[in-house]
Amino acid sequence: MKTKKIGFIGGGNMASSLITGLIASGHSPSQIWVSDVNQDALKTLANNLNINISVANEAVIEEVDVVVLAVKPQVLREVAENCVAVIKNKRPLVVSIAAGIAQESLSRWLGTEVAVVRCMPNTPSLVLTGATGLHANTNVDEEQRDLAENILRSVGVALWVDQESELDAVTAVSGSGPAYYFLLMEAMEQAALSLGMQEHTARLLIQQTALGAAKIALESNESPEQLRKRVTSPGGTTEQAIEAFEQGGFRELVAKAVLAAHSRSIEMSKQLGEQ
Ligand SMILES: NC(=O)C1=CN([C@@H]2O[C@H](COP(=O)(O)OP(=O)(O)OC[C@H]3O[C@@H](n4cnc5c(N)ncnc54)[C@H](OP(=O)(O)O)[C@@H]3O)[C@@H](O)[C@H]2O)C=CC1
Ligand SMILES: O=C(O)[C@@H]1CCC=N1
Repeated sequence: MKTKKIGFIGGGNMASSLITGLIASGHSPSQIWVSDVNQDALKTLANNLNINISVANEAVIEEVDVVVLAVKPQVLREVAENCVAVIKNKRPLVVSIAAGIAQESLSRWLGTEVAVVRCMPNTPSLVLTGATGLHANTNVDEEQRDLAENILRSVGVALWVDQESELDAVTAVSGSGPAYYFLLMEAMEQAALSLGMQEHTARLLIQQTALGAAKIALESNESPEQLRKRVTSPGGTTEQAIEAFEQGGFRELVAKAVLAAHSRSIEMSKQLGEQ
């Protein structure tokens, strides 16, 4: 995998997270290309990461074995259609990370014979703790499947889903998920400040607590419910906080939020696919 040349079309938040993670996991920067309309963003990527850059998407595709489509979903059709000729000629594996863009739309824009892996990564790929769901179309062979999986596994965990529709749920749970935890961190920090805690103290305690909770959940055989109960001493402080969360409709609110992200992913597939 480390000898394969990987090109990113779009060098924004998610692409730079993946590229930084790939390099940290041992992928050579000389094997990575990125194109973007934003020349300043490209220069920053080249200066920081020593990768190859171009303002021409087609020029990047000419160079590589795998093309990662990493532009916003709203511009993907235009980008794809402008690259059809070079993709048909070069036949790279195409990996789309765009939320809410269906395999069917990608095939319509790029040609039905193109091998496409659709996946949903997340920004913790930057620090090699990403979580990605993948789905391959029927043109993808075993070697290409392994290649896509290895790329995403080098920056975290990567799991195949059987049905493409499951990617809408992956998007709502782990794709958008880091933002939910950051929101909880923001809210906890505000609460800590209102108790008179110094900002830097609050931030570090909250960050380390999130890391500790995630680590113990990953390393333990116990469920989140069991782990929660281990913190909750009868008649103690946690019990009061949990009761306040439950009375405030925390579970229903989380369900509503995840459902809203899921619905938006489905809605985007319809809206952007019908353009
Ligand atoms: N951010 C996240 O957490 C996640 C994002 N994704 C998906 O990743 C994709 C990228 O998201 P994100 O990185 O957040 O978005 P960004 O806007 O940060 O990055 C997209 C980049 O593409 C550039 N761009 C726009 N038009 C073109 C073009 N025609 N050719 C080449 N580059 C172009 C943009 O430039 P400019 O800004 O000047 O328009 C921008 O630099 C999306 O499809 C999103 O659904 C998936 C999982 C998680
Ligand atoms: O918000 C979004 O649409 C993208 C997809 C998942 C995370 N960010």
